[in-house]
Amino acid sequence: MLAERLKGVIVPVVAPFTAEGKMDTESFRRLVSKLLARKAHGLIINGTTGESPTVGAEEAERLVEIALELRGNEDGTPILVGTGSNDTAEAVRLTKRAKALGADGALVVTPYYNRPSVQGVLEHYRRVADVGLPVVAYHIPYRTGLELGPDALAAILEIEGVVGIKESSGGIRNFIELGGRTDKALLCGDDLYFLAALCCGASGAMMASANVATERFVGVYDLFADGRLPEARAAFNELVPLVRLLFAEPNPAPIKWLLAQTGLLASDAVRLPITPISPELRRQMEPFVDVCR
Ligand SMILES: O=C(O)C1=N[C@H](C(=O)O)C[C@H](O)C1
Repeated sequence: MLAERLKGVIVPVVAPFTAEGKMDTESFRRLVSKLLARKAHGLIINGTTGESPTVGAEEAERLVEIALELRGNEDGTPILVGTGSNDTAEAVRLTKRAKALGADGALVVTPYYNRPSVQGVLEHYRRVADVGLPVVAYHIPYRTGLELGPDALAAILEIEGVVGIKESSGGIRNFIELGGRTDKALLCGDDLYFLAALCCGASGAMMASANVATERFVGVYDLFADGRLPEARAAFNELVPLVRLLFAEPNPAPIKWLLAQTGLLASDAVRLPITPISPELRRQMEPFVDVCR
């Protein structure tokens, strides 16, 4: 059951490009192998961090195939695929494709830009969940332009086939609001709130930062799960300066730069309109390169 495996540190994997902007599957293999070796609890392919707006459907499918091949056996680290769209029919089509490829679940962002009613959003998730691949809904108002209240989020979680929610509305309030209303997975999508969300009932986080220093984020989770909160706090506090820098400019450019410095990615290339990081941010991140090897 995917629902029980949605916990810990789930990493939305970056999509590496060559300096010329082509998909770089060799770097992707290296990165996924390292994330699995460092015991990430799950992977997301084609999330925001995987530059889903500028990665084509065929490119994304190839990355899913590679991740599943590297993961191997069916019960290992869950692999989810970003299949969201603001066109319900397209989200259904992409989710069917992810299911056919053998993914464990779909991460489906709330429809963005067209600002549907709550009724429309619920129908959107019903149609996508009907595909039969477990769905994690993704609430990220600052990107989508659609802020849903706790009642609407709870209603999404009631849909059969929706197994959890990735909550990124900039705080822990919705974890508190939803905690007593659902037993489905609540996952934090705001890296800075990782530990706070765990304390408020989240079962884990889907966080871009864990593309680097993966074992340290996993370490925070393990300490928390062991009931060693003061040590978890100390370990997380050490990561906070890094997390801040990773989001100081548009994600995933800072992460790609760090991964390229460690040699894991051949290039820090991003696709427009995302741009490479500034010289000033490079200077600030330089001290973290060794931490991220
Ligand atoms: O790709 C993701 O999934 C994430 N995207 C967020 C964003 O870029 O806004 C950040 C979060 O860590 C995970």
